Amino acid sequence: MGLTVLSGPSGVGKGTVVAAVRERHPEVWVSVSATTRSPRPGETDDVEYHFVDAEEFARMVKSGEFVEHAMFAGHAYGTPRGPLQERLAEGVPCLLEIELLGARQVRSAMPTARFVFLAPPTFEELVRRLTGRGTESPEVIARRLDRARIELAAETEFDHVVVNDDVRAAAARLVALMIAS
Ligand SMILES: Nc1nc2c(ncn2[C@@H]2O[C@H](COP(=O)(O)OP(=O)(O)O)[C@@H](O)[C@H]2O)c(=O)[nH]1
Ligand SMILES: Nc1ncnc2c1ncn2[C@@H]1O[C@H](COP(=O)(O)OP(=O)(O)O)[C@@H](O)[C@H]1O
Repeated sequence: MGLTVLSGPSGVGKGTVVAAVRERHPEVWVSVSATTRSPRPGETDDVEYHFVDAEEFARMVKSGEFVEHAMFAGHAYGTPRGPLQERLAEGVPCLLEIELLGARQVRSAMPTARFVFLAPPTFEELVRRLTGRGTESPEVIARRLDRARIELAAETEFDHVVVNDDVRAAAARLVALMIAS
């Protein structure tokens, strides 16, 4: 099954769909990224993310600890190399949930991975989800929607597009793509 990369605009439901995949398929390993953004209420260090400061992140970049890394809405995000390589070597199906610039870096470094874009049913629904989540200020939501327009325009770079209309259906389609090929 190898490596699957899931991308899509902020608020489309990547986290929700990945959680639904894990619930039904505990054999899928989901990478834990490092980020310089602060934890949201309910997020735990080393569970959703490794929360690090900018100095630590820069040190990790310098020592080559990331498969890929990128800035998103003012914060740095990166995929730690070691755990991913170990799981792939063991034959465990691996999933990365990352933004567009990181996905492009993985495409160059690991061209045999499969790349899936999670799309909203409509742009209006994306705005509703991002606003409805209630975790970001209006300024941060505006930055994420600017970025969303860029990400949506890059949909055709991906091997597959899954529309997140219904969470369970989208999770099932993602798993089907992970199993195929
Ligand atoms: N390039 C890259 N992007 C990441 C990584 N981890 C998370 N992201 C992406 O960074 C963006 C912002 O993530 P986050 O702040 O958690 O917001 P959310 O996705 O809207 O919940 C999302 O598009 C994530 O998919 C990573 O390790 N590398
Ligand atoms: N299929 C769906 N239908 C309706 N709401 C959804 C769906 N998928 C996710 N959501 C909601 O949209 C919001 C953003 O989802 P989230 O998983 O945090 O997105 P992302 O990780 O892509 O930023 C959350 O409030 C979530 O409950």
